[in-house]
Amino acid sequence: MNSGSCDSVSREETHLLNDTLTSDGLSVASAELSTNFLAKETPRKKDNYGSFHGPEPVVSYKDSASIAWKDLNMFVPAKKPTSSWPFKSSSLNLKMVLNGVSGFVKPGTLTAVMGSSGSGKTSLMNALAGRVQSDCFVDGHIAVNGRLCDAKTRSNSFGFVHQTDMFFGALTVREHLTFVVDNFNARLRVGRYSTRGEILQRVDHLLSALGLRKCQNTRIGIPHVTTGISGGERKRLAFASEIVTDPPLLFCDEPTTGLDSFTAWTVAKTMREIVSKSGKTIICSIHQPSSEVFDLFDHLILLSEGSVAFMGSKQAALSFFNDLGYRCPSTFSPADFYVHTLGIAPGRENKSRAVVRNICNYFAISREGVQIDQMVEHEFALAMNLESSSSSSCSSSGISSEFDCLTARSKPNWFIQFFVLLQRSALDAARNPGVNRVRTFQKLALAILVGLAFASSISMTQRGIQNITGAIFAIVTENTFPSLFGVLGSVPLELPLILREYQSGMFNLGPYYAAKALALIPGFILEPFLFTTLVYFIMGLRPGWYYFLQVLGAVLMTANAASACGCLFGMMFESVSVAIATLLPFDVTLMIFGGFFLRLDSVSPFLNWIQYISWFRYSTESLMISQYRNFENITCEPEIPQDRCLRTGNEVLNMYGFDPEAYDCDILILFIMYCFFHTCAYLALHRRARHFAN
Ligand SMILES: Nc1ncnc2c1ncn2[C@@H]1O[C@H](COP(=O)(O)OP(=O)(O)OP(=O)(O)O)[C@@H](O)[C@H]1O
Repeated sequence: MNSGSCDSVSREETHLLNDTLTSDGLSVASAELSTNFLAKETPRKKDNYGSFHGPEPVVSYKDSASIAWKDLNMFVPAKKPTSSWPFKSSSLNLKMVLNGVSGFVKPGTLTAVMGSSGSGKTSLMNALAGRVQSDCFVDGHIAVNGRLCDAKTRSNSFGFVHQTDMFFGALTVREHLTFVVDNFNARLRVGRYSTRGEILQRVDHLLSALGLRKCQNTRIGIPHVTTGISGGERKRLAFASEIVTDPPLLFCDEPTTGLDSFTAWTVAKTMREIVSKSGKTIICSIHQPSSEVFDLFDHLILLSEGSVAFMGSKQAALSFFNDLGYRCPSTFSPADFYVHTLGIAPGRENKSRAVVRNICNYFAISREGVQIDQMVEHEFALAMNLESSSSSSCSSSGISSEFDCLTARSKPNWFIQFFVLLQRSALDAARNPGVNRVRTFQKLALAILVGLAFASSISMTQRGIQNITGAIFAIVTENTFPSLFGVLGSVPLELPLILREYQSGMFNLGPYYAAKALALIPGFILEPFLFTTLVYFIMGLRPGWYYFLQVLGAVLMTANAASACGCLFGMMFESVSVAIATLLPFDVTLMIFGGFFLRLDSVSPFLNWIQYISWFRYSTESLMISQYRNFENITCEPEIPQDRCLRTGNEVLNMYGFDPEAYDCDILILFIMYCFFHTCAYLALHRRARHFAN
């Protein structure tokens, strides 16, 4: 019997466990309850190392997990390849950043990973959490709760608080947490919280538990760009976002870096409380902890040059270094002392490396080192046993019952994910500087200015033809470039957060992209509508609602096709500046082939095809048709030779090489372009996501 799988833990039982969430928002009792509950299924014993094992130890803890890793190597590209398409270069030059490390972390412990900068702390945590970039290679074995566990299951099941926190700055703290809970709910086949009230209650619990209630309605903000919550509150919000899913194991990458000593202590205290109350396992890399912060940790992993220099309890660490002759001076904090001792001093690299090698070698044969090796061997012997007996790895039988369902069996509900993501995208788009009140005001002011500039010169005369064409050019460009660059400027900034969320299994790319594209539409209806309406009537373009609506329809399609093109370039490039540098020549070429500057039927066949991929052409043609099609009696001024006069609108269209009957076709092609750009953008996003993670 595989009592850890979804098959054996019924939904009612899972809900029973979930319902034990305590009022402070953390699953204080659920660890005990789940262990008791599972113990009924499979009798369990504690082994010499304090880990639970039994005759059939495939049952996982719901709220806590042990993790063991063996001979873990990690290689990174020695020279980072140029990652922006199309300049990607391949490099086989690899650098080893983790050097055959092995280790074991017990469930329900708070472990500090320490070492000097570049010692491999983040690399180790990324490798354990299954969040390694696609250009890095990890080799070795990882077992969770005595079962081999693949990277995808680990990344979907474990929480990871990143060194640099990222949020949608336009959302408030409460809105962000509601999104996370909603999203988590959407990922389960049957939501954990069945009513809106339960979801809001969960958010309330988290806000209270992490001391975020006083800033719950404050926008999170973007550091150095917009004001928002403080650094400590951001860190606590990052915790809240991760523990909302009750992960059995949480990785925190330098959560206290950049915080003052008191805030750093409150963050560390929060971790301590999570471990003590809910029995979670937390592995946390940390730089220069104060003595108070250091005291909160149970265990230490010391790294240097990608190797383990020590692993064990804090007390054992002191005597280990003492035995080796490295005595911590009474004026030194032990944490600082370890990092100093294991650091590679500039100018004395060889000597420092010899010291580190010596310490690492000594650790391997020390009592702590041997004990860790035994635990690792034990975990893997167990895992191998299970592998051969029941082909049970944690990807098939789960780290915890709920995560089983999440990662192995449940198909996320596309529409629920879509609606949850749409809410967030819509909120962000509505509050984004790209479509905010300032932008709208700017647009109105510009419309009045452009409208007045053309107001007295629009007429159906020979001279008026040039002015009407100029007005159409102004309308097309003013609805193209802001749409294009507005989106282009925001997508690369948002993408790292999206890719991080995607990598952690929060959602699929399909619902995300559909929600993103849909959320953009209202902004690209409102702005062109305001601009076009004002300009049309101030300029006094062709009278009649029919012609106005034709112009409006064409402008709306143009703005949305341009925004879709902005999405494509934003998804293709990591940096805004590279995206802009690539887009500009592309855009100018399309504009030249738009029909304003060139008679399109006079272009050489070699370049003629460009007009067919230029949305400027379709946009210009449709607007010109709206103004000139079937217009009779264009006035011919006396000073202009009669034989050079254009008498009808169709003659004007003919002069520019436009087809008077092509309006519907132009709109259809603009729509196809909109779909085409979005499809390509979605594929580009997929490619980026593949590059981002294994
Ligand atoms: N994706 C990568 N590409 C190239 N080099 C990498 C990559 N990831 C890590 N490295 C290199 O691996 C080494 C270890 O990096 P890691 O980030 O794990 O160190 P760290 O101990 O967390 O450092 P810090 O405390 O400064 O964050 C460093 O020399 C780093 O430059």
